[in-house]
Amino acid sequence: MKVNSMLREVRTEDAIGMILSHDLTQIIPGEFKGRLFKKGHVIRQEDIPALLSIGKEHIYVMDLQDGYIHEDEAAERMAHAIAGDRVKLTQPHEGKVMLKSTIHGLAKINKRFVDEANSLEHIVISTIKTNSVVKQDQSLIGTRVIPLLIEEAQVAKVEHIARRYAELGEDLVTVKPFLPLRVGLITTGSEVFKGRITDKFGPIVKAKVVDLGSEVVEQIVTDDDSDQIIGAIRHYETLGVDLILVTGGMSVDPDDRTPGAIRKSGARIVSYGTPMLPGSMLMIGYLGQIPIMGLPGCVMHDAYTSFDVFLPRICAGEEIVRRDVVELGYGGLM
Ligand SMILES: Nc1nc2c(c(=O)[nH]1)N[C@H]1C(S)=C(S)[C@@H](COP(=O)(O)OP(=O)(O)OC[C@H]3O[C@@H](n4cnc5c(N)ncnc54)[C@H](O)[C@@H]3O)O[C@H]1N2
Ligand code: MOO
Repeated sequence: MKVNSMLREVRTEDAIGMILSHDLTQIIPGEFKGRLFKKGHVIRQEDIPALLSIGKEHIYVMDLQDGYIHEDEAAERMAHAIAGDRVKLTQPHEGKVMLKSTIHGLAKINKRFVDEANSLEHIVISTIKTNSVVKQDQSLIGTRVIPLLIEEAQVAKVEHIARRYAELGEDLVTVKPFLPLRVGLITTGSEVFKGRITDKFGPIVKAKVVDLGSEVVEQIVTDDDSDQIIGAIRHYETLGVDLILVTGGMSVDPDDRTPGAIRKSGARIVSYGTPMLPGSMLMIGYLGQIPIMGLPGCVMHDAYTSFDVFLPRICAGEEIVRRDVVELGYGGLM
């Protein structure tokens, strides 16, 4: 194999200036076990005693033939070519470089680019899914190549593809910060309005909003009454909130007034019904520029619903379109 032919055994004393072909481990019982020298390290005069002390009188070195680069360099070059705003790189470790988020935000990962790069032989670009909510320091992508030494041209191909996307103005991996939205909350339901039960929906929605760096500025509780719900929507419109959330009354009972009220308020409906379970009865629309969502009962009950898909995107300033809703069906059964 080509790669092996570039590995060569040499006497340690003769290895000065040569490249170590793999990590070398030192073990001092009870004290230390770990990497003494890193693969790719260029051996210096002062390293010789340490190498001899771990029993290495001979070592494998790599002859980097013209046109070949080490896996660490390959991983780093690909990571540099990919990384966008609010993304940082780790040092290579075992031939792998990680791209991590520098903030809490919404990960944007270009699937078309990732698919194109991964169809090249020996290239590994492994990512989380786009539109995931990430914490600061959370990993977004790992880059690696399969052989220890790889043709430089192969890595250049990845860089070339990355440049092509950049020229089209497409990001490859970025993290969008969340905007501090002012949210108006409307809680519908005769059972809450008339005090028969205490509101459990409000606190759950508020916590989700706060988690994304926004706040619920006001909560209005209404009966199952279209005019009351529309009145509350108007109030928030006048107040100029950034997002209106209406809970309950989203399904098929005669008292389920929320979808009708959102429509009557004049909102442009993007979708009523979302092909995701749970969260199928969600409504999403826009009242002028203000996003408005009708949240079904399951949002109170299930940890992850269609609301948890769209809320982070809205908090990151994205507009939700019909296609976003349609695409939720495939893989949307939780
Ligand atoms: N025949 C059908 N039945 C149901 C359908 C359907 O399509 N056909 N959809 C189901 C889905 S999906 C959901 S989700 C639920 C509930 O949807 P709603 O938004 O209409 O929920 P409500 O009827 O208003 O309430 C359900 C349940 O939750 C309690 N609730 C509501 N708000 C609060 C609150 N603020 N605090 C505490 N508890 C609250 C309410 O009292 C009810 O017990 O419908 C399925 N059924
Ligand atoms: O809106 Mo319902 O969740 O599909 O439970």
